[in-house]
Amino acid sequence: MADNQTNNKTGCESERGDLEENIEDKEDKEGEKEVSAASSNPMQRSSSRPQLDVSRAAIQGDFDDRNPTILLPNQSDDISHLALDIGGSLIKLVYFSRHEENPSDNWRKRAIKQRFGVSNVNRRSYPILGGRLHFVKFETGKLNECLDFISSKQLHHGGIDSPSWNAGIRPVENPIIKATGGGAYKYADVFNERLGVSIDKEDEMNCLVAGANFLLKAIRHEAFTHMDGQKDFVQIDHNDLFPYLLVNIGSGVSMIKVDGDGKFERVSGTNVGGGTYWGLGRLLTKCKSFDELLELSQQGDNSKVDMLVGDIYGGMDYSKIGLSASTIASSFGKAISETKELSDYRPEDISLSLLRMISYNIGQISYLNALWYGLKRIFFGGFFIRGHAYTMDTISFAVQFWSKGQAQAMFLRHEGFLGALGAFMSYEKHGLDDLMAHQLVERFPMGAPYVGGKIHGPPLGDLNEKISWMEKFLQKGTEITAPVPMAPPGTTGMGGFDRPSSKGHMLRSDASAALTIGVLHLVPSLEVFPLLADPKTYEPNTIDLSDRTELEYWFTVLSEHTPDLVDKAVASEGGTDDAKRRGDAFARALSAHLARLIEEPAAYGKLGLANLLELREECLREFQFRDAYISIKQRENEASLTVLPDLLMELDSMNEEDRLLTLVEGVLAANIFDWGSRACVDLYHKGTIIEIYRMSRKKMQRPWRVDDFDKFKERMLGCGEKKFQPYKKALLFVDNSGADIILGMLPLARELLRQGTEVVLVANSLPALNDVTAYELPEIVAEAAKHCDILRKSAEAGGLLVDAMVNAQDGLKASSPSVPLMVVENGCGSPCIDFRQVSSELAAAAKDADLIILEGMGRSLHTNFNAKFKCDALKLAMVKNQRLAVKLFNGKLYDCVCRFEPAAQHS
Ligand SMILES: Nc1ncnc2c1ncn2[C@@H]1O[C@H](COP(=O)(O)OP(=O)(O)OP(=O)(O)O)[C@@H](O)[C@H]1O
Ligand SMILES: CC(C)(CO)[C@@H](O)C(=O)NCCC(=O)O
Ligand SMILES: [Mn+2]
Repeated sequence: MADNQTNNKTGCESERGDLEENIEDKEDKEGEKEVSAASSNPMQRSSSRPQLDVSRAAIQGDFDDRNPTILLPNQSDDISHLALDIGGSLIKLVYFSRHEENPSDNWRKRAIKQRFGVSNVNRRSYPILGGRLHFVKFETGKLNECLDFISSKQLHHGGIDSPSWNAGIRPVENPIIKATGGGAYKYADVFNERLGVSIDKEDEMNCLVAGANFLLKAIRHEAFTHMDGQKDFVQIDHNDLFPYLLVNIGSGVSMIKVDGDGKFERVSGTNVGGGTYWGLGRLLTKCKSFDELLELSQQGDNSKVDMLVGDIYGGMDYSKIGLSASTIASSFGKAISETKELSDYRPEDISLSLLRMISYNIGQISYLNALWYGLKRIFFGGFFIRGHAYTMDTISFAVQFWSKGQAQAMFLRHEGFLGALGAFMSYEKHGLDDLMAHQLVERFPMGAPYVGGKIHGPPLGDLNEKISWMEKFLQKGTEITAPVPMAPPGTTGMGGFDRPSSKGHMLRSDASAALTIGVLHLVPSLEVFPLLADPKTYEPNTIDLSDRTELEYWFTVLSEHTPDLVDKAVASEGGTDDAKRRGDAFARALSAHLARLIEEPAAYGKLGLANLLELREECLREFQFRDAYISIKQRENEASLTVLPDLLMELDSMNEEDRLLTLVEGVLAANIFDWGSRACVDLYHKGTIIEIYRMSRKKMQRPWRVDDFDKFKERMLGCGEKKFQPYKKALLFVDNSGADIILGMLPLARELLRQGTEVVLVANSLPALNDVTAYELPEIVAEAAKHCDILRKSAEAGGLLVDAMVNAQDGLKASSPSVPLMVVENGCGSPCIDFRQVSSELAAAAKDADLIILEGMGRSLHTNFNAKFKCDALKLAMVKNQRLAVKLFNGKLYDCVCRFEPAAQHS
């Protein structure tokens, strides 16, 4: 079935590259491979890496290809994909699965490359390859499960999607795998016998530090504080990271003073750690799993087991030394009672008492070390923490209390994977060591093996499996669809610590760790948009979703929109039974994600509206809906193209001033066509596209809610004597298909071209709602160019028209008199844009731009409404959401925004 899906791919889609392909499963991958072999998709892989081992190199696909894939089975890079941390309790696995490299450069990209010279974009001498970092864990006692997993995915041979595996070439004889932790020594022979691999042992402390440093530098919202149930992400300044204390709470606890990359000292440790909690807890409560033990603690009352200050002082505080009656005076102190046996204590109470004892103790020792070494920041890692609110609060409380607020406890989202990541980083030359935050995109696939809650980590492979899991899941119950929020524990101050409220009686299953850390997609070609005035303080989201009512509102909007979206998505895939099944699974997956996030908004890192909107698109892609609005987009494009000639004629009959106003009005009016907006979807039932467009045009009345048109006009046309040079180059960030692009943005682009301004249309790399994509634009421009000389000549000059492109390459059209019109992709598959992560071709195109126009709600209101740029910026949008209108400027539905901001002054 998966094969059918992939076989439906059109040539156009195969050009979408890195961001598109999301579903990783064996069958699917193989299906895709077949397709690419059949259609001879030329792919470039590691051919420009240094020190290649080219022995037994083979060419994949058709030998006539100009850029055939060269497989290098002996190239050691192919196996630098798996690293392990084998600890006393758990085995942690980090593995890298490679993306298909962007298939052959299509002509649009070649044109971009020729003009902007987009190469070597990362300023490194060789390109690093795109791919994904996965995080998986197993119990050390179940080493066999781990070996089976590695073997089933062929991770020791570079993974089932590796070139050598797929080409059926016998892989490297004795692959080497980096591993750290005690088990790297203890189990080296087992690995050799079972998998035929050699373990390359890496120092454990070294790896912990390397992993922590990598995470703190490369992942934007990795570190957070956790106090009184409240999680707050901490923006770490890379230049002010060291020194810090790293406390890794595994079975045992290591405390490491970190002064820099590779500069550290293990200053302390304690044998009272995670193993102690789980070991003692198991003996005392008969729990069968760590999670069961932790879950018990949530209903515990430790005062039944612990001796409190109040127990000793007859119910009173010992305020003279700052101890409240509820402070634990002696953990397990009540168990000295001669009249009670173990069976007289509730397991819940024992578990909580133990958890508090150990967390508090670790917090206290950490503080003492921080004090001794003069360190203000303490990062806690290790799987003992388990993302558990109470544990983190206890540790934070201890640090805060003892240091009188001088030291701060912080936690890491990838808590238990520091060592494994460090081991992974220790492979030479994979180029990941200097990765930047903007090259990593975290995604949350809905495929973790929740089944039974026992297997830890790996995403469900097969789409089919994924769907049946979703189906099973809904029957099974409530874990995600009706989550019980974790109740924040209360503190009483003065060293006292209330027991956690018994409301929070459910611990999220450990398997849902996949819903806490996602897969890290490495997209080496992403860059920070060079025209951002201040990338450091840039925040894409306008609306703060940490406001609970705001969050709930947008969740409702998304939930209510889902049924219609599913209809469209299913129809876009032919409405088959398979499509229906996938549609159903998509809806469940999305609602599961939403439920998870409403329960804990910060579960996936800092949450903004842009993330939510992108999550929806990612979910669609995960269930192989490639373009839900494809037929709607086509229909609207056709309808709009028929109106275009009349519109252009009308515009040409106007004077410059009227024309500019009409053009901007036109953009605003045509921005009404937005399938992401409830108000607009309702409108669609009321008339044809053209009728709605005319109606919308008629309603345009200035002043708009935000109306800087006169300022823009002055800059464009001058004022009286004052004249300006026309803009040199404008980047137009376009939004929707149909009227929006064809009757709105294209005519505006044409006006700029007419004035001698070079125009770059910037569009999505992947579909999102009814947004036009960079892959659809050339055809649209070509159609529009049939009605317009300016567009035709500029499109030719920009290499946008295929025939013209061929000529240009032959050098026949050396000098075209027209300014070029180009199309670049933005690197996103979302209705919003985060300027910290854009495609390298956009970054290159932006270099000498002096005007950017952001169009549409997603790009200019939800995100970037407050963004400042180094060049002039025009933000144009019609507000199709009443709440947003009220929130932003006390406005109304269908208000228009025309915000013109001259280049930000920068020092
Ligand atoms: N599913 C689980 N099974 C067992 N322990 C778990 C689980 N989840 C969390 N833990 C806790 O995490 C601890 C192990 O953490 P971690 O994996 O960081 O250490 P380790 O590498 O196994 O130990 P060490 O570094 O001391 O050798 C356990 O002792 C337990 O307290
Ligand atoms: C022995 C290690 C380093 C193994 O990971 C860890 O379990 C640990 O730091 N234990 C604490 C030993 C101590 O310093 O008391
Ligand atoms: Mn460890």
